[in-house]
Amino acid sequence: MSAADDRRDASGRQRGAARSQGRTQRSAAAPSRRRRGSDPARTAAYDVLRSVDGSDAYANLVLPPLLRERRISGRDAAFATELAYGTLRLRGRYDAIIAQAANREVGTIDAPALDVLRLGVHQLLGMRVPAHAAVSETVGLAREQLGTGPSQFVNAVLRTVGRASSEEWQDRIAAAAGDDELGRLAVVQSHPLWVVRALREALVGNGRSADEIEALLAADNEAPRVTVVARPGLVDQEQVVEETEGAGLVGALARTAVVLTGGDPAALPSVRDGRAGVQDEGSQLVALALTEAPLDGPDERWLDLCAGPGGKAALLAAVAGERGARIVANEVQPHRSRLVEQALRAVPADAVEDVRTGDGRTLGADGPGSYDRVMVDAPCTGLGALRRRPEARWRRTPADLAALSALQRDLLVSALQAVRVGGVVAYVTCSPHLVETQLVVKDALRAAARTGTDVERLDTPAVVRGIAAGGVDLDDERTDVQLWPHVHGTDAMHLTLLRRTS
Ligand SMILES: C[S@@+](CC[C@H](N)C(=O)[O-])C[C@H]1O[C@@H](n2cnc3c(N)ncnc32)[C@H](O)[C@@H]1O
Repeated sequence: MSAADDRRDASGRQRGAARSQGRTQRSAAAPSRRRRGSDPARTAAYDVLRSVDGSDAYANLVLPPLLRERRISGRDAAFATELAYGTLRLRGRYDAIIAQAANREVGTIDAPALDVLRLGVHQLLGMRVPAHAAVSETVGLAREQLGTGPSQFVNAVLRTVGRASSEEWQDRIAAAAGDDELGRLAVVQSHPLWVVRALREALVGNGRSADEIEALLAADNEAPRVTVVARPGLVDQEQVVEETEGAGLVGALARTAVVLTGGDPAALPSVRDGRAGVQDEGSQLVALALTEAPLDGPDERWLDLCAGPGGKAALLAAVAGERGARIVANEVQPHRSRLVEQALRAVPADAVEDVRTGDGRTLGADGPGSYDRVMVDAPCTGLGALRRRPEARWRRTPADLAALSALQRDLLVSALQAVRVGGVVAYVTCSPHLVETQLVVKDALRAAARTGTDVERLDTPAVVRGIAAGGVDLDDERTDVQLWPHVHGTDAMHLTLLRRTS
């Protein structure tokens, strides 16, 4: 890709070499394409939306290979990414706007046309693409993908949307949503109502004000910054900053974190060879907290019970290597165990005892009292990482909670059996939902006590405060820690540190 190819003007429209060299998805089957191919970045975003809606695909798994296959890179790739992910995050808001502008329920609009409309609305209201370019390029995409009739409909709706600002549309859809404050927030901030309610309860249940809900929902709608972990003993934080050539800053919380202001993390030498990796700063902080939690007795054998794909296991193993400890990484899904092996490739071999595939729920009973430190990074709804998984909020349902919380409790009980008396367990979720966090911990402690395993809650805020580079806003009245995107700039990670006493 030459610099000449990497051109996208302020309108978000591709210009220069890529367009003139004809790399614009032409096809003999579509005469309109021969006349004027639509922009590959917009076509890529459209294809991602169709895969997500039509085939239940995950956008962050579909988009990167699609960009590589079509040789879309640089600013075009960034444009396609923001267009696809931003549209998916704000789908709820945009559907309410489209319904008003088209004067019909979105359920009556064909799914492919609705996806094109959503992309057009995001360009008009959520990106800095001038209205004429947003409309004409999106209508071109509609003509190419759907034909002339649907493209005229898209044109009419987008012209109506373009007549008002984002703020004006938000006022209109808020007014149409009725008097219920949470209902209004759900539509305007583009979250399902049950998620809004659960997040508000989680704020209050963690000693924060219910009034923060709007800021939290708004933070979920922002593209997260890419954060890299410099794995201790393998590469220094400063070295990673240097590799970024001015596009990296040390993180505000974790001594391992480098926050990228631009560029492709995969291009950094330390990320390529596994001495560093892409990891949210909150994930880094909770893994480091387990390594620093006070423990009685030896500190030699660690376990990561739910390790796939291996982000936390690699950080834990790097610290274990520095201390002469060893880690066992367990994961139930074989393909995710292979990802753990890959994540651990740069860690010295003597810091990794085993990467095993198995059900973590039986591991404690099979080898009781065997570990000094245990990480339970439990499978969860992911409601704390909605900004990172653009379509997740539309996929999850309250019904997911019952199955997940039972699994989470069983995994934590198993971890409490696997750890030796005096050893510590970290219970972690990337969800702040009270059912998956505080209630699971309570249930698991009760269940463990029934089998004679007693546990004390450690002062988790004190441990996190001890390792956070700068000040960190935590509730000292609680023994657990809940991070928040709108407060800490991290995913909403939950951490409870426990020490086994008998
Ligand atoms: C939140 S993810 C862990 C993320 C990982 N710690 C990291 O930082 O990369 C939860 C993992 O638990 C795994 N899992 C689900 N059920 C499990 C079980 N019964 N035993 C062990 N692992 C399980 C899932 O396959 C998933 O890989």
